[in-house]
Amino acid sequence: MKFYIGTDHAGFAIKKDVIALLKTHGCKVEDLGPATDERVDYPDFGHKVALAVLKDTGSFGIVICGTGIGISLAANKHEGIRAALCHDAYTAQMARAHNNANILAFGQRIVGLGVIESMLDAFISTPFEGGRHATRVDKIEC
Ligand SMILES: O=C[C@H](O)[C@H](O)[C@H](O)COP(=O)(O)O
Repeated sequence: MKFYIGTDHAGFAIKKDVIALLKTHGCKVEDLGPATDERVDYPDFGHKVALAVLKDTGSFGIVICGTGIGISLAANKHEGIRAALCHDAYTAQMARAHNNANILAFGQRIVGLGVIESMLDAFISTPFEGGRHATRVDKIEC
């Protein structure tokens, strides 16, 4: 799997650990910034990741800010992006199984590395179930 990752300053510190975890799963990772923990605006990086995922068919994204809220809101402005704000392994699993999420979002100020690891495991290993869920996912776009 290929992942694009972006954060704001409030998601920056955990990014290196997330990249390392993704690599242990054999995933390719492209870091879309920022390069330092200097204060930045989360929409800039939510949009960057969304555009990269849309351009690279079959790829996925990870977006992290303080809560995961703002950066996922920005990513979800793009048609074809389903950024799921997750808080645990179950929400990450369902985000893939039922919602066919192509971006995983979370908050560095909300979840610790253990929970993040379990969310990544779930997100990576869970396929979209399709069927009735595909009908509903299709209805998300308006
Ligand atoms: O949804 C927004 C995010 O949680 C941001 O990371 C947060 O608003 C940043 O706040 P501050 O500029 O106070 O670090």
